[in-house]
Amino acid sequence: MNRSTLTVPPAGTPQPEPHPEASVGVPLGPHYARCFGCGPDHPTGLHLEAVSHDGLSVHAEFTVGDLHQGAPGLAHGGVLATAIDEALGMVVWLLRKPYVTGRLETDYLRPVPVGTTLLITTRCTGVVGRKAYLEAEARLDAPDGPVAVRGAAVFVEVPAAHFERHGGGAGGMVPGREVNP
Ligand SMILES: CCCCCCCCCC(=O)SCCNC(=O)CCNC(=O)[C@H](O)C(C)(C)COP(=O)(O)OP(=O)(O)OC[C@H]1O[C@@H](n2cnc3c(N)ncnc32)[C@H](O)[C@@H]1OP(=O)(O)O
Repeated sequence: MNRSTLTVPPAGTPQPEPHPEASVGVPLGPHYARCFGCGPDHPTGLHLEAVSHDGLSVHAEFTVGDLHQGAPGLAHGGVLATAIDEALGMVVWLLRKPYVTGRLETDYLRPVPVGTTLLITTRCTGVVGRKAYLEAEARLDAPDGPVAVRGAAVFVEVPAAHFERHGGGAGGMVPGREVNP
């Protein structure tokens, strides 16, 4: 993958410890029912479903439908980036602090046809101050299927007031707050 130095944790950054209240081994569920990435009530959203087995990584699935096309029969690259962004957001959600995407990098390696189920694995590679460093990989149709997209990101921790100030409500974006208000 072509990585900028911005999404690589500084040398010597230790692996973070999983939060004791991280959801492990159970479906993570949506953080907000109308979220474009994970919300079951979003009519044209991606409806990502995910689980974590270790509190620091997430396995998410997204089936590409007709509404997600760019070129005929193929997923739009921005939709794929959204799926990656959402699955990365699920990792920082496990850390039980409010974060937003600061920088998201994507490499598109293969076309993704409509009907494909993308298996997206995301993980945290380090936390330094307010910054969480994250990586993603999306494979076609099987855990050992060909890699279609790789991603890397920096998420930045924000105060709860960020969502109230800019969006009119914290909603499900703040761990510990009511989910799906
Ligand atoms: C279960 C599911 C959970 C949730 C799923 C969520 C869905 C996916 C997540 C999203 O899509 S969130 C929506 C998209 N993102 C945004 O709307 C963020 C918009 N940007 C901002 O609000 C601000 O620019 C931001 C909070 C990111 C940073 O502003 P601040 O003024 O708070 O931070 P500041 O500039 O002081 O930087 C703090 C640190 O972050 C670093 N930083 C900030 N922006 C960066 C950037 N873009 N790239 C890399 N690093 C960045 C910055 O260098 C600095 O590092 P140091 O501490 O080492 O000095």
